[in-house]
Amino acid sequence: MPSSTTTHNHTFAPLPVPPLPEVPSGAWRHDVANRDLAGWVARIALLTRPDEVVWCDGSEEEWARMTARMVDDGTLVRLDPTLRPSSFLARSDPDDVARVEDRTFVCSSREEDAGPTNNWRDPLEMHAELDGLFAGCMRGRTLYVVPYSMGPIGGPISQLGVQITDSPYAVVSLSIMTRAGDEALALIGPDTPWVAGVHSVGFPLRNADGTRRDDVAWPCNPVKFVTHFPDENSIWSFGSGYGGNALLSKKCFALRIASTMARDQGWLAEHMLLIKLTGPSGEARHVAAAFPSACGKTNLAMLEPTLPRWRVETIGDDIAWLRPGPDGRLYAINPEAGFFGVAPGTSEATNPVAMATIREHTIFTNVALTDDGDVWWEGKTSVAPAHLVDWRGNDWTPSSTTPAAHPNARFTVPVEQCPTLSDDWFASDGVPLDAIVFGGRRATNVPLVSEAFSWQHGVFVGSTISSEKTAAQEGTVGELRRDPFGMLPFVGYNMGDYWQHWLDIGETLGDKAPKIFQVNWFRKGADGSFLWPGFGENSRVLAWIARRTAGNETTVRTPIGFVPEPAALGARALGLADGALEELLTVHEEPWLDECAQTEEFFGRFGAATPQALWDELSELTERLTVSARRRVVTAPPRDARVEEVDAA
Ligand SMILES: Nc1nc2c(ncn2[C@@H]2O[C@H](COP(=O)(O)OP(=O)(O)OP(=O)(O)O)[C@@H](O)[C@H]2O)c(=O)[nH]1
Ligand SMILES: O=C([O-])CC(=O)C(=O)O
Ligand SMILES: [Mn+2]
Repeated sequence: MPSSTTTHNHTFAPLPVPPLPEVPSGAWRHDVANRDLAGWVARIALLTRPDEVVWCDGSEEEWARMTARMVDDGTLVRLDPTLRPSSFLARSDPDDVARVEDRTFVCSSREEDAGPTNNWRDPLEMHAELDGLFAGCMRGRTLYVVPYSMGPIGGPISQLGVQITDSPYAVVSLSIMTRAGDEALALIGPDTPWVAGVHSVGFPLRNADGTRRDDVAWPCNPVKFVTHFPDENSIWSFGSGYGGNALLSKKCFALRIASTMARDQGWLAEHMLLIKLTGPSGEARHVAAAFPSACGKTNLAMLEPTLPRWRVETIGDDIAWLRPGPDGRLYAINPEAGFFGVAPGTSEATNPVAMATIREHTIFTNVALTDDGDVWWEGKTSVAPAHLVDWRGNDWTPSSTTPAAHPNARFTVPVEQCPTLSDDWFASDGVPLDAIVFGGRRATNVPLVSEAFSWQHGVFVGSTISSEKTAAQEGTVGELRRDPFGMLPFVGYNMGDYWQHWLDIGETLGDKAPKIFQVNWFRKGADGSFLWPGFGENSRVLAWIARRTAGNETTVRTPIGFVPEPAALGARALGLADGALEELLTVHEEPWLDECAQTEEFFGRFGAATPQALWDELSELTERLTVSARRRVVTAPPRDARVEEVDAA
């Protein structure tokens, strides 16, 4: 008998089989064509232990039912229907008011793929930790399944996602921010790819031993995780109910995960608004612009030009997906279906289009409540109401020392309510881009507008964007930070590789590439006030950009790019302070050379991932600034001490 068939005399005690957990009701759906999706929902339900599972259909009836339930629960306040129909106010936990960048993780299998600007965790370790956190985290709650499409249903640039969440606030927000419900679910066939998102506020209502606790208006957890698994196209988010942390379609999918898909598939996922711009000639231009959070995207997307016979039509205000089209040009869509806009500062004077958009069917978060059941925030009117309930739910009067609305208070509203919505919003193939604009919030240095010398120089400009911190992220407001492409917190892979990807796209586009510009609405004078009136007057800058895309117009060549001749903006009529316009368009070499030194240090952080082409651009810029500075000094009055320095050099 061959030894391999020897029988052993061991007797194995059977392993104790744990009792099978009861499957939450509704977890298993037979009619879902994609079995991976059906199985995934059931598995997450077994892990998180909700009382029931509800698949959301995206209907009006669902909106009415869920908002009514949240009003009963105290999560939402119904605003006066005569003043603000079908609209609601949510007040968040005071510690859950913005994206949590230090709790945001990119869990690629290799650490170098996350790069130095992302928090990285090993995917297996992270999954193990998350499984621990999510185990039983939905006890006593409902698990909602929200299928959605990013981009027009079935469009060639569109992508599908499914979010699981135990937050009804997230469900109704997603129903505004995405094309959510049955139509999206129907598109997820047996082999269709989709991005999986698991979200929990991390506040179970029952413990494993059956003891209960009461719900609160805004459940969340001091422990927060916003985690991305780019190798498996999945997102897990725990502990927060707020915007970019909880609506996984937005920053998590449409930027972090989509940027990795875009890297692999030859397109771009960007933090950009998208507009159609039409001038007196009737010719339309499409412009995409990337600014960091709370730096003016929504305002520019909804701009009402002060320049006669110019029109801005809105396509998107926060995210754009860009893909080379069959004719070799770069096409863009807005993958979202709603605006999640900053409320403070929004008024009939600054953004009347936004004010008209949010007249009804809007969810407001962390704004103040007026005595007649409407909303208010700083800047909405020049005089504050005599009494309000502030965003924390406390009485507020104009003599209060804290703001009535949180600085990052937001409105959530369907794109289609925007009165300046462009027909192009419905174009599922996207719109061909003529110009790409980068910007930030800079009190000094950066001119009102400049045009890059080339695509490569434009990529350099994008990679060097810096901005003063705002309330949209946790941290110190006002501090200057590097925010390449407005994407620092949103690139789902190594930032250096992302720059190379932009250069590669430029190679693909060749002479069909859009022109690249940089703008800065926020330059300040010596007295600390803005030099440029901004908002509707930004149409003067847009008009210059449009004319430049047509190749018209003489410009001034500076070391950092082409700037307009001061007269080109027609800004004399604005009655700006003496010298303000000149200052807005001036490049001061010395602080710019300081900035080059900082850029060198910044590029160094990415090691070998920083493309050589960007190092070349940096040395050419440094050279142009040095030559220009020397010229300026040499032509200065002879007794200037600096002349001697230069001559001696
Ligand atoms: N001075 C000045 N302020 C502006 C201008 N445009 C926007 N702002 C202010 O900048 C803040 C943010 O503007 P938004 O348009 O909401 O910024 P965003 O880029 O859409 O922000 P996110 O939604 O966080 O990505 C608001 O307080 C605006 O009032 C401008 O042209 N000049
Ligand atoms: O994601 C959010 O919470 C809001 C937003 O648009 C941004 O911060 O850019
Ligand atoms: Mn944004």
